Amino acid sequence: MRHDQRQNNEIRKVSIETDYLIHPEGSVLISFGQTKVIVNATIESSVPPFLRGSETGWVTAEYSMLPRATNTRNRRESSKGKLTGRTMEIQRLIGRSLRAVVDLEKLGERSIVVDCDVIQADGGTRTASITGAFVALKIAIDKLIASGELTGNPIKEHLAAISIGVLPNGEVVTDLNYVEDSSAFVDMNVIMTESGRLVEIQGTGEEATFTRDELNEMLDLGEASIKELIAIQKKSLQKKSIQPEVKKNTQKEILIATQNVGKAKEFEAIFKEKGYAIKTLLDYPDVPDVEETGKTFEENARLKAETIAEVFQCVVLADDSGLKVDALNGQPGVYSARYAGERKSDAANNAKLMHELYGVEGDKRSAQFHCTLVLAAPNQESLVVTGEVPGVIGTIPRGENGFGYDPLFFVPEFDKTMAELTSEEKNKVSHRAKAIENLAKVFDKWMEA
Ligand SMILES: O=c1nc[nH]c2c1ncn2[C@H]1C[C@H](O)[C@@H](COP(=O)(O)OP(=O)(O)OP(=O)(O)O)O1
Ligand SMILES: [Mg+2]
Repeated sequence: MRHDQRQNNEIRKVSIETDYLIHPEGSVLISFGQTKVIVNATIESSVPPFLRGSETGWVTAEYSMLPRATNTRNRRESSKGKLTGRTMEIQRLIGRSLRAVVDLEKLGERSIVVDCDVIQADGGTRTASITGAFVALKIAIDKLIASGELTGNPIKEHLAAISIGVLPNGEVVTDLNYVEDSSAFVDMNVIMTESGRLVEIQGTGEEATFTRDELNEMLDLGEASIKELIAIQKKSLQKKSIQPEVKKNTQKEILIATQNVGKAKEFEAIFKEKGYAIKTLLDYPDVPDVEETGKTFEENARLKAETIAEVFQCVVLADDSGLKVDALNGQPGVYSARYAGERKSDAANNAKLMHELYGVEGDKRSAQFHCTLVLAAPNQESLVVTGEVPGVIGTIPRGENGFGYDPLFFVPEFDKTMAELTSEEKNKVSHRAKAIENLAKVFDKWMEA
């Protein structure tokens, strides 16, 4: 156990706040425990003399520490009139690290200057700077892409850095804070890309030496920590991609955690009537699929809503729905989407349903479409509502509208299948419409809570 109760392989709490300052093209505040660095990326239209006319860009970095970033005040380098060797070495390391993952030709003839200013130092300031610098750089470059100034993406892959050390007791540990760093026998900085390629390793013994085995152990630990850091970088960038819209209009826009095109269209139409715009996961293709491991509609809807609310740090609605057939004891139920196998095909699911109901006749083919909606937000108890619509399973598919089991779901009230109804008709009577009506009754109160 380490003096701050961490495991040997446990990094400190790392947070990355994007858009920290308003002026720079890319700005983040990154914290590794008590180490805090403000990183700002600036886009400039010129390049250093040796690149002029080459149609190649440049990425460079500057590093500095505020006087009271440390325990006792250290004089500003500006008042000393020159940079220390340590500062020079660190800022060149940051620049080299960033250039390792940027295609400078794709960047075009422009420079990006990344300023890393340590406001509080508790060990690992250069590795925190590099990890934050990548995010600030990516935000700046994403702006160039969004504005059409860049057509290709010059960023080749993610990059992060971590410090690893050997403590006096012989333990190999990750992410040393200042106390550990000052007593460590070996101190190593590892800078690595997402694909596991090394950019730089700085490893030194201090009044001590280390073995090849210890070196390998340090690199393994470094690689694992860097994977965690890259996941945190990605999360901070994802949050960023939705926040502006959600913040702009909290009351009037809602994110729905679905990748189903049919559902997305229905939600869009129904919410439009109520004056809301929607976004779905189809707008965020980089967000990984949430595995539906639950045994009930509610469990799965919760999983989808709560996971995505955590990722985006905003209000999220999720739908888990399906077909419950009485003659099949409520099957396929929560397994409706993968009834005919993991490949998820509406046609295969419908074929399997017809096969399973072969020989079952008339009223015995009764069924319900079920929808459970879960509304979730960070640090708030989720809201759960449901809606159902009764019907009868047909013997041949009919109709072109809708999705999923609609062509086989006969709605007695209309004497048509769901797929024969217009979308306006379906959106008045469907299980989803009913669940949304139930949601509307409790929505405002929950939003204010
Ligand atoms: O109005 C509907 N009309 C016809 N079929 C329907 C309907 N509503 C749900 N269903 C069926 C389709 C799918 O096979 C399953 C939902 O599974 P479910 O996991 O909730 O959705 P999904 O995986 O397609 O998308 P996602 O989880 O990203 O929301 O039930
Ligand atoms: Mg699903």
